[in-house]
Amino acid sequence: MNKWEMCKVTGIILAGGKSTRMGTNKAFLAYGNKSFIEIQIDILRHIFREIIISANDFSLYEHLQLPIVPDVMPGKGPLGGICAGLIHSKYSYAFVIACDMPFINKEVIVYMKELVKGDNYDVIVPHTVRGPEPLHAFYSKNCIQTMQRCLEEEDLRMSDFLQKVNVRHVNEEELIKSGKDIKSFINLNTYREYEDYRSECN
Ligand SMILES: Nc1nc2c(ncn2[C@@H]2O[C@H](COP(=O)(O)OP(=O)(O)OP(=O)(O)O)[C@@H](O)[C@H]2O)c(=O)[nH]1
Repeated sequence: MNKWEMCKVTGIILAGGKSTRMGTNKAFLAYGNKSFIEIQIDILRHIFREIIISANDFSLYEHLQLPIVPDVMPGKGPLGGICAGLIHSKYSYAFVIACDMPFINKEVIVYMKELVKGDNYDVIVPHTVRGPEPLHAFYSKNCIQTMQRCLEEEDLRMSDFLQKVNVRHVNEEELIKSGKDIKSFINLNTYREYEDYRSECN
């Protein structure tokens, strides 16, 4: 295992949403004999030394035996969860992933992690045809102040936040060229999307 294989970055799983469109907690949707969040933990464990769950209902996640961090300002959406996760992270960078991304792929994360080494960026975010994927991205603790300001000003859009910090964009083409599976960025919001996903995988 090389020294970056278990580098000093925290993995943050965002699981503090309402899952209104899905109608059931997305973190616990099943694929095979595991839930989405268990699939993610199994992968992140092999990359990061610390994993924390960003959520507000502790009782749902206690059995996973990982630290759970509540939002500093609840009800502000993913930006609030990321900010709280970063504040509690042991390390100066964190990889953030939404709990509704079951196609999580170790190679994609490790590729992006290599870009953290330069230490010049506040955020490292992939870009697909849908635009930036800020819920599958690396964040520096340098972001905390700007995030807090956005939260206080109710400026909660991730795209607005990204314009206020120093961002390294990782284009889809760059990932495809290096043979990475960009399915990693797909998230599932509705039961229909979940059903399609399951039938595709069978
Ligand atoms: N910690 C935290 N995470 C959140 C919050 N809102 C959303 N998330 C997480 O961010 C990711 C994307 O969430 P969304 O799909 O935008 O929102 P959602 O509330 O999960 O789902 P909908 O109610 O259908 O919009 C998911 O992993 C959510 O668990 C929040 O207020 N706090």
